[in-house]
Amino acid sequence: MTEHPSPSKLGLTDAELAVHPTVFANDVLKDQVIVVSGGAGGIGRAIAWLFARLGAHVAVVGRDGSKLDALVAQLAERHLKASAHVADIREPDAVNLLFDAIWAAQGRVDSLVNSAGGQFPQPAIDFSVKGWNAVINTNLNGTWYMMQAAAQHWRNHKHPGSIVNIVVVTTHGLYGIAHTIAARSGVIGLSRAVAVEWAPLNIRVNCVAPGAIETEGWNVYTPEARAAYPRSNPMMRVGSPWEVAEATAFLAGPSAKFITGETLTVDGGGQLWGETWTTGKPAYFGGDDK
Ligand SMILES: CCCCCCCCC/C=C/C(=O)SCCNC(=O)CCNC(=O)[C@H](O)C(C)(C)COP(=O)(O)OP(=O)(O)OC[C@H]1O[C@@H](n2cnc3c(N)ncnc32)[C@H](O)[C@@H]1OP(=O)(O)O
Ligand SMILES: NC(=O)C1=CN([C@@H]2O[C@H](COP(=O)(O)OP(=O)(O)OC[C@H]3O[C@@H](n4cnc5c(N)ncnc54)[C@H](OP(=O)(O)O)[C@@H]3O)[C@@H](O)[C@H]2O)C=CC1
Repeated sequence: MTEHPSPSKLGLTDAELAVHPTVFANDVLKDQVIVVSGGAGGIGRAIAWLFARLGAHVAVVGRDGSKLDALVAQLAERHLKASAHVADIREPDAVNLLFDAIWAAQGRVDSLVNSAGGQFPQPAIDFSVKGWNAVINTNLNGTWYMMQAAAQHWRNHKHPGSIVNIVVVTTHGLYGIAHTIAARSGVIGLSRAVAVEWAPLNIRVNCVAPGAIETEGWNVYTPEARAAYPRSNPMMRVGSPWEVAEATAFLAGPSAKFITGETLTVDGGGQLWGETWTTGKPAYFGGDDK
C-alpha cells in the first residue's frame, strides 16, 4: 500500500482524547461492555476513549497487538476500563473466538462498534481483482462476520444489544473509492435488513457515515488530496474523530433506544455541497490532473 505520511500529526492524541469535553453525562454507559473494532485507529480510538470515559469497559480489536496494548495502558493510567484483543475481522473463526473470549472475561457485551475498515484511492477502471477483494473483504465481509457473531452471542445469552457500523457517505460519487462505496452501501443495506430481523431479539443496528475526518488513516491519500478535504463540505473544515465518537455514543446507547436501521451522516453538510477528489481533480472536471 502506498503511504504519504504527514509531517505533522493527524487527528487527536490520547492526551487530548482523555480531556476533550463531551456532551454526555459521565456515567451514561456505566457497567456496559462495548466492543470496538479498529479501536486503536483514529476514529475507533476516539470512540474507545469516549465510551470508557462514560463508564464502559471497552474491548478494543485490531490486528496490531502493540497498538492495542499501548492504548489500553493509556486508558488504564486514567483508571478507565479496557482490554486488547488481536483479531482479523476477515477471519470468521477468529471473530467467533473473539466474542467467546470477551463474554467469558466480562460476562456481557452491550454494544458493538465496527470501526475497522479502510480502502486505497484509485480510479475504479484500474482496480485489480486482489485490490477489489481486499476492500470488499475488509469492509463488507469483515463487518458482517462481526455483526453476526455479536448477534448470535446476544441470542444465546438472551441479552439485548446494539450495533453501530462506521461507514462512508455513499450518496455521492466519491471519486477514487468506488470499491468502498460498494462495500459500505452493502453494509447500510444489510443494517436496514437485520434491524428488522433482529428487532425480536432486542438488537438495534445503525450506521454512522463520516465525511472527511482527520486521522492517521489519511496517510494513504496524497498531501494534495488531503489539503482539499476542507472544501468537501459547506463548513469548509474537516471533522474531528470526537465528532464521530459522540454521534456513535448517541446511537449505541440509551439515547437512541427507539432508533434502528438508521444512518446518521456526520459530514458537515458534505452530502449537500462540496467536492471530494481522493486521487486529485481530473482536467475534465476543471482540475489539473490529466
Ligand atoms: C460527501 C462527503 C465527503 C466525504 C469525504 C470523504 C473523504 C474520504 C476519506 C476516507 C478516508 C478514510 O476512510 S481514511 C481511514 C481508513 N483507513 C485506511 O483507509 C487505511 C488504509 N487502508 C487499508 O488498510 C485497507 O483496509 C486496505 C487497503 C484494504 C488494506 O488491506 P490489506 O492489508 O489486505 O491490503 P494490502 O495487502 O495492503 O493490499 C491488498 C491489495 O490491495 C491493492 N492495493 C492496496 N493499496 C493500493 C494502492 N495504494 N493502489 C492500488 N492498489 C492498492 C493491491 O492490489 C494490494 O495487493 P498487492 O498489489 O499484492 O500489494
Ligand atoms: N477518516 C476518515 O476521513 C473517514 C473514515 N471512514 C471510515 O471510518 C473507519 C475508521 O477510520 P479511521 O479511524 O480514520 O481509520 P484508521 O485507518 O485510523 O483505523 C482503522 C483501523 O481498522 C483496523 N483494521 C483494518 N483492517 C482490519 C482487519 N482486517 N481486522 C481488524 N482490524 C482492522 C486497523 O487496525 P490494525 O492495523 O491494528 O488492524 C486500524 O486501526 C474506517 O472504516 C474508515 O474507512 C469513513 C469516512 C471518512
